[in-house]
Amino acid sequence: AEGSASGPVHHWGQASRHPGPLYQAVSEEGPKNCQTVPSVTAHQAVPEIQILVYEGEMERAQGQLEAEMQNLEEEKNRVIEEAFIRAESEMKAVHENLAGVRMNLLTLQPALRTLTCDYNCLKRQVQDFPFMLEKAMTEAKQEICQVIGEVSSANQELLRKYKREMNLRKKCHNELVRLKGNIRVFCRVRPVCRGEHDSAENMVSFDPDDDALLYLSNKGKLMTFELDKVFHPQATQEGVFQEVQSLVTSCIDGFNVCIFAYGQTGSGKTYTMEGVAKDPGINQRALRLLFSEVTEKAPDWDFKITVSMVEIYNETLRNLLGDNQGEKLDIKMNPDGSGQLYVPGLTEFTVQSPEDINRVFELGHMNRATACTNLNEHSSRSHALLIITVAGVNFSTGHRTQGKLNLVDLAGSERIAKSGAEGSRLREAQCINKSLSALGDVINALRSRHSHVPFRNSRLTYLLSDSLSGDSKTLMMVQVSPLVCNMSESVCSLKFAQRVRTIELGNATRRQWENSSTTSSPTHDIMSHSTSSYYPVLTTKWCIDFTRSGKVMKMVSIMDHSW
Ligand SMILES: Nc1ncnc2c1ncn2[C@@H]1O[C@H](COP(=O)(O)OP(=O)(O)OP(=O)(O)O)[C@@H](O)[C@H]1O
Repeated sequence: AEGSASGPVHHWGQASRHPGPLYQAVSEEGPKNCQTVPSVTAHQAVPEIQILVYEGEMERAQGQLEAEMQNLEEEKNRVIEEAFIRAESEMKAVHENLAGVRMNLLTLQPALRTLTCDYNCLKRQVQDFPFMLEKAMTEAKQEICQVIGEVSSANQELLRKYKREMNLRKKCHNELVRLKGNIRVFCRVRPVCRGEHDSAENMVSFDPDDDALLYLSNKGKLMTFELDKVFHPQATQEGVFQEVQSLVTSCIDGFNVCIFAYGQTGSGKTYTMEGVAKDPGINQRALRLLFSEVTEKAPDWDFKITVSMVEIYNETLRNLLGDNQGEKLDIKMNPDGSGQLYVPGLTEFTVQSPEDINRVFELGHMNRATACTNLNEHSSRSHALLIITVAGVNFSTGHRTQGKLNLVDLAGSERIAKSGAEGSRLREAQCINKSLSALGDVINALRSRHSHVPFRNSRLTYLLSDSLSGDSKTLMMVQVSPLVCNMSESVCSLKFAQRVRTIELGNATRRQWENSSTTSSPTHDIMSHSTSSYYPVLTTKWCIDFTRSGKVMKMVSIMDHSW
């Protein structure tokens, strides 16, 4: 290959461009050889020498080349060896890494398996989650319901116990009231009537667990009133009567009972006492109940129920069942020395059938209306009293009882300044206020246990004196309007009612007498002097003559009667 045209040319070319050791040897030795060769022969011998030189040079160069190649070979082998060693160590490192990775892989595999397992498990759980959630929720709901049920039954039990305690407390309170002879005070809140526009909803509130409490929200303040019983606006006439009927019937046993309705004008006093034709109030219901009770006792007892009706208008007492409406009655001390009051000329009507009850009320209503142009206005300004007396004699024992029931519809308390009354209205208002303030004075004197109680300061208090002074069961029905515009009057009425509630009249006593002769026939006319004189002592007894249709035609005096 070195003998080929391209090989040496290439080397030479290289040599000419880069003067290497061969070129240097030729150029250094050339002139030396030229000096040693004669000029003619030298001219011929030059090429051979040159060739020789060149050959020598070539051999030398070859030798060098070979040496270089040897070097290069060695270098190459060394490099290869080094690369091999390096590659080997790298390989080793790689192997080691690989082994590490393998190890890692081996250790990771179980973790991976666990993870896979966990993942599958989680996946299953996620799939099952809605069902589990639903199940858990159902169970939780059941548990909650069970707990609520348990709490509610515990609550019911507590409520039952609480109510029992409340009833017990009430019984004890009633017993205490009975023993002390406290005046009982009930309160009735009337509903908002049609046409009344008032933000009444929040003014009066009630306690759902205690029917003796009433709350009034007055100018942002909550006032609490404790009474014996509070009737809310939805209370029915029947419901109200149920609460007073035991008091009513106790007059059959010989007790004196007085129920009076108190409150401002328009608060519902007349509605509670008289009621309306379709839904009568305490008056009619009381008379009917007494009548049915004494009828039931008829086999053993002979009872007589008598009724009187009076009104006090401008301090004048009028007989509402009498035939002379112009006549003014008087209240007098019984001359028999018993200390009892009586009203000479007051008509007493004996009730013998349920129809008589209707007739009595009809007559009283008619007589009241004849004396005035506007009955409603008139009745607002007068006190109306229904006086029922029940006297009984036991057939077998001769035992006698006499009880009296005063049912009073007071005139409405009115603020003169507020109502702006003038003329006759002013006089009426002054009379009402005078009698109501006399009632207040009596109440205060009774509360403070004064030795003197000013009963005589008005016709009303004088007439009610036996109901307000011991041995009587007295109930005040304080009427409250639910309207905000009546707030100050409602507060006044309730404060008055609370004062009344603290009065102790003493233990009520029965009016009864044992008859020594059990064989004597029963009579209401024969009573011993000490016990028989009892208000009202009647001087005239009237019977009402009815037509077939039941209308009142005239009053007929049938006898004079005095106990
Ligand atoms: N509980 C009630 N349910 C339905 N309406 C009632 C009730 N209480 C009162 N009212 C009505 O309220 C109005 C006033 O009642 P009522 O005449 O009885 O008041 P009053 O206190 O007697 O008034 P006054 O003192 O002027 O006689 C009437 O129209 C009556 O029908």
